[in-house]
Amino acid sequence: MILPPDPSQPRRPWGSDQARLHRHLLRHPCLLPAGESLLLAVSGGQDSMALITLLRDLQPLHHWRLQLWHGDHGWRPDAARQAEELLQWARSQGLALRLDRADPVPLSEAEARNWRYGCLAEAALQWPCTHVVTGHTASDRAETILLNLARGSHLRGLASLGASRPLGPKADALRLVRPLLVFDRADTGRLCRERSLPVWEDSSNADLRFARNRLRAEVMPVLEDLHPGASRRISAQAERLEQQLEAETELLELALGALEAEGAPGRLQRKRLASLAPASQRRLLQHWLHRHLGSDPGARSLETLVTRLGQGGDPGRLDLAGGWQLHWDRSTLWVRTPDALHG
Ligand SMILES: Nc1ncnc2c1ncn2[C@@H]1O[C@H](COP(=O)(O)OP(=O)(O)OP(=O)(O)O)[C@@H](O)[C@H]1O
Repeated sequence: MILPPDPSQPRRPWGSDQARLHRHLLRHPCLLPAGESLLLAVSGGQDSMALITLLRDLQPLHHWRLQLWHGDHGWRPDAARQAEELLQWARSQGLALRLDRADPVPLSEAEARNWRYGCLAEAALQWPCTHVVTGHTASDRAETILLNLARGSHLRGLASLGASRPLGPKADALRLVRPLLVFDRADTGRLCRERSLPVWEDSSNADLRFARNRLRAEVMPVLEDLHPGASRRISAQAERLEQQLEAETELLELALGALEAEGAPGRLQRKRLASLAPASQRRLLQHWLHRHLGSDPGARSLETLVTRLGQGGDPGRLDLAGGWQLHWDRSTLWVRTPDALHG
């Protein structure tokens, strides 16, 4: 149900964009719960300017407290001036903005991202607040998926850039939320124009040496032209995949429980496992070993393992990464820790 704006609150524009975001938040009440303090990460680009605007429009209905954060990477000569202009604009809107400057200047995109999320986690702790919010849109998510697909990423990589994830060491204390995944870049650009919002362009976005920029400039327009709404559909597909992977994890846990050897906790029944389809065996063993090793055992180890387990009832052993070992006899299989081997 979409509630009309509350007449007792200051009037804010109410159009199809506000209705879409409001509906999305009602459908997913854990994303940005009413009354929470939200820290908005704003680069000054069109997505983050649309984010500020939409959340302010919906604020009277959700009663959030909003604070802005901007990180100046010091990458461009005009970055400090842009940060100062953004600060002035926020003040003119009655919004509090915290500005952090990177020192030393990050040397890569990955370093910059780590620095940003580190600062955001610290600022969230000090304010304090429970949700950090970014302006990622369906276009960002679709680009990430296509890049990961082209690089040969695992299924998990295709479900990346989800609507919400823990941020920082305490999983339940702070969440990073991306509420604008129901919009694409054309939507945020239109909203900025309609509302005459200032937008601070990042000149490096035009540099076609970066894979993402090239995909954004040369591939996405073709897909959107062929199938209008392509970015949003690709992003929605990733959302469904993420949910399927979550469901699969629960089912794997149930199946592993059923495969556990009686009277020998931590061991799996060899015959029962080997009676399953090879693809099911590989997936179950991957999940089980990941639980022990804390990392993926690798496709080749799994392939070898399934082949050897299916060959008669001979006992055997497979050496895994980090000194771990998998052992099996006629009836069960079990993992030996590196400590047990040296002890
Ligand atoms: N320097 C920064 N300071 C604060 N937040 C940032 C900064 N850079 C990125 N972000 C946050 O991360 C989100 C994604 O950033 P990214 O640069 O990948 O996308 P973008 O499409 O350029 O977004 P925008 O149009 O808002 O700049 C932004 O919407 C913003 O919420």
